[in-house]
Amino acid sequence: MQPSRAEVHQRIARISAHLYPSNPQIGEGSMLERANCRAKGGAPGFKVAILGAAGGIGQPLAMLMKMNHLVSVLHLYDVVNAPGVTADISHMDTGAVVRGYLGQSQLEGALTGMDLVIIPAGIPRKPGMTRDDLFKINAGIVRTLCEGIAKCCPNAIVNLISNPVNSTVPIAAEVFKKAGTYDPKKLLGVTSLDVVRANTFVCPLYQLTVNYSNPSQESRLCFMIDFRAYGISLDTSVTAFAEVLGLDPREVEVKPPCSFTPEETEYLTKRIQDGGTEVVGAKKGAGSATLSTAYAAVKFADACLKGLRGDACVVACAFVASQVTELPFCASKVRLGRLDWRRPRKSLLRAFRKEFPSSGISIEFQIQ
Ligand SMILES: NC(=O)c1ccc[n+]([C@@H]2O[C@H](COP(=O)([O-])OP(=O)(O)OC[C@H]3O[C@@H](n4cnc5c(N)ncnc54)[C@H](O)[C@@H]3O)[C@@H](O)[C@H]2O)c1
Ligand SMILES: O=C(O)C[C@H](O)C(=O)O
Repeated sequence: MQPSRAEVHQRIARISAHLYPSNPQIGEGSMLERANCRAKGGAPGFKVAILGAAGGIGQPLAMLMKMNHLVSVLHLYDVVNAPGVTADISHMDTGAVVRGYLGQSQLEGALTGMDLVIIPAGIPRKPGMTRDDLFKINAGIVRTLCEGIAKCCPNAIVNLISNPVNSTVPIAAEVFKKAGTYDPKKLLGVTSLDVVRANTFVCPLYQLTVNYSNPSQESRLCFMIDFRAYGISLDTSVTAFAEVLGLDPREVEVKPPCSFTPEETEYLTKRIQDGGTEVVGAKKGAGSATLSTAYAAVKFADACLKGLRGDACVVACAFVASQVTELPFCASKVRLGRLDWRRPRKSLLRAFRKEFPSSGISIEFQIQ
């Protein structure tokens, strides 16, 4: 005789309780969800929400986050098609439990209890548009979503992708200030696409290879460059490639060390500054960079989760409240996580302090 559904649930719960006696990160959700997650080998991890998950960036981002072993619960929110994307992604045989949320009335459910919220919601550019042209619509979207974050997960780390990043981040900050939940160390504009582009365009000049195969793995070559350092718009973007080229010996494996001719500098500066427009033009009205953005955003989100986990000295670029310029916000290197090692290696610590004395704000996440 076939066991009833309730009996199946009970059996799964019994087996799962036996195999995994405690798993606090997966404390919510139905017994079946928890059991499913554990049966698939799900480890304790973080709860991540993607707002705008059905979009061009949102979908590949959701797929890649589902593959991230640091994620135990993945909430996918959008005003359209969230259930479809959720059903699709939930069939991937990786650990994270996926839940979908559709429309404003479900925003609260999507956000409650989240550790990290990634926001790619908003309209993208079409040919002939600047990022500033997106401001009016995207500012409103970001404002509403951040009001939800302030209410439902005020301690979450926020990774803001929606353009123009140099305006949406200050808007988010104002929303959080108004709600009394603003923590500048937890609000990060995502600029990692520039780093990814820099890696890609620099490599051929030096016959270098980058490990592209796994987005959660660090690239062997990782230039800490940020071309939104002076604002995201082209005319205010960084003017000299070499000036902002910081080489971290632990992340860059370049022998002999890089140096650029003036022609190479000009080529690289322009290529990276114009990278977004190159893709917008090639897509002929069908949007802006989505796949490379998702890849870059996942690398950054992964760095944030590692910081939350307590890893030491995770360094990335982001657009943040600035402590290193007179501007209120600016892109710079940020340290995500602890500075010290659990078992401190003094020479490494000294080298790290020397390398990053004032190169960026130090974001040391509070581990709750
Ligand atoms: N920071 C970066 O490096 C970077 C790179 C590329 C694109 N972007 C920006 O990211 C944004 C998204 O780009 P895309 O190509 O994914 O656009 P898209 O139009 O394909 O997707 C946007 C998604 O947001 C959703 N959305 C709209 N309003 C919403 C709301 N109120 N709540 C939740 N979801 C909402 C839409 O339904 C859609 O699914 C754009 O603003 C784009 O300029 C940033
Ligand atoms: O260029 C855009 O509009 C999207 C993004 O900022 C990019 O650099 O690709």
